[in-house]
Amino acid sequence: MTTIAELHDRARQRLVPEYYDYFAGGAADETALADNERAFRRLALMPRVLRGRADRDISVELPGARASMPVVVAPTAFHRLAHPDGELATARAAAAAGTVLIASMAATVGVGEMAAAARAVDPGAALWFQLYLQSDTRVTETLVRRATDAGCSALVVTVDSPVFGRHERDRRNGFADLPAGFAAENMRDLPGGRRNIEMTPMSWEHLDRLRASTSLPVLLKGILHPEDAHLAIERGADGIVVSNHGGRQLDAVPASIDALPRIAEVAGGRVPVLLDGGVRRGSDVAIALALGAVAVGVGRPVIWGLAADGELGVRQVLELLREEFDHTLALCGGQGPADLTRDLVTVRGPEGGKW
Ligand SMILES: Cc1cc2nc3c(=O)[nH]c(=O)nc-3n(C[C@H](O)[C@H](O)[C@H](O)COP(=O)(O)O)c2cc1C
Ligand SMILES: CCCCCCC(=O)C(=O)O
Repeated sequence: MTTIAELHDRARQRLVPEYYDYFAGGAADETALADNERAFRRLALMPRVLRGRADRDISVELPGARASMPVVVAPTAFHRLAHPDGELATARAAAAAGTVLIASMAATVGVGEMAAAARAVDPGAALWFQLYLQSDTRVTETLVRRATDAGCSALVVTVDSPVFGRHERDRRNGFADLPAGFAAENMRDLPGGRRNIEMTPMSWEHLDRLRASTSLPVLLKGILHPEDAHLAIERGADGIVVSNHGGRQLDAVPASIDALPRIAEVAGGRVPVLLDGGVRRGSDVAIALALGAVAVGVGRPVIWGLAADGELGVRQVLELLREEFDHTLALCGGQGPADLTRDLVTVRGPEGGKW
């Protein structure tokens, strides 16, 4: 397999059709889902010449972790529907790649087991834990404790989901819950006996409470409005993930990459800004970095790798992105991520674009 698109094709052939639709689908008309990838194709890089170096270093410093490349694994649910090894395979592959795995609260393997699998590959493997704040604060606290005990080095609070998105493929397929034999393992034995993940409206005050209850860095995932980026930084967030949830929440939103420049401007280097949504090529990673991201997350590509070939498939996805990104950097005359600056990005077409 030489591209993520080929791994996607293989995954499509291997997956149960209802599960494929769950992973591949977006909300409503899937406009944002499609636009996430299309928006990268509307942009182009303006390489610099006669200044490249052969000794490139593509590693990046992130909250609580150093990653070997500016690509991390975005949190996605239910990996055991893609492959029997599920999140264990994903955790091993991310550790082998030397990058951060953001463990989903809705994982079908508990965060402790994921951490153990990752650390068997690399004792220094970095995991972050993704969290939907729960209205019962005891549940949230228990989940944070489990993530902390597992050695997670940051929390990623998903803030774009006051309600679940309209996943119309799932409605058509009657896919409403995990099938028998699978469970959201982080949700076992919680105070109040709750087993299901609640998506419910939360406020900045809930976030303040979380911040006060943990010493881990807290990043907010799902920010698109520059004013929310401003508020997040004011309220002490340690990082922002610009994301439209892979087009799975509100469909009438911009592509993540189109929202990035204004948020990066607001952040002004005070906190790291990450981006996810539509990243399929190393050149997409380079464009996102040039527009102000310190790293990107990949969601579906990891699932395609997992479904195609388990741990090896995920490794392949991460190594393809590493190789393609490094190649793009070389062709742009860069030595490291910091050489990817905003002036290198233009809008396709004869006029070019002004950012
Ligand atoms: C099948 C699937 C499950 C997801 N589950 C979660 C989740 O549990 N928590 C979360 O914050 N985001 C979740 N996301 C969103 C991803 O973290 C990420 O924002 C998105 O996948 C990025 O877009 P991409 O798939 O184009 O890379 C999920 C996305 C997909 C496709
Ligand atoms: C109520 C189940 C929550 C699973 C969340 C997974 C998710 O975020 C997604 O986009 O799917």
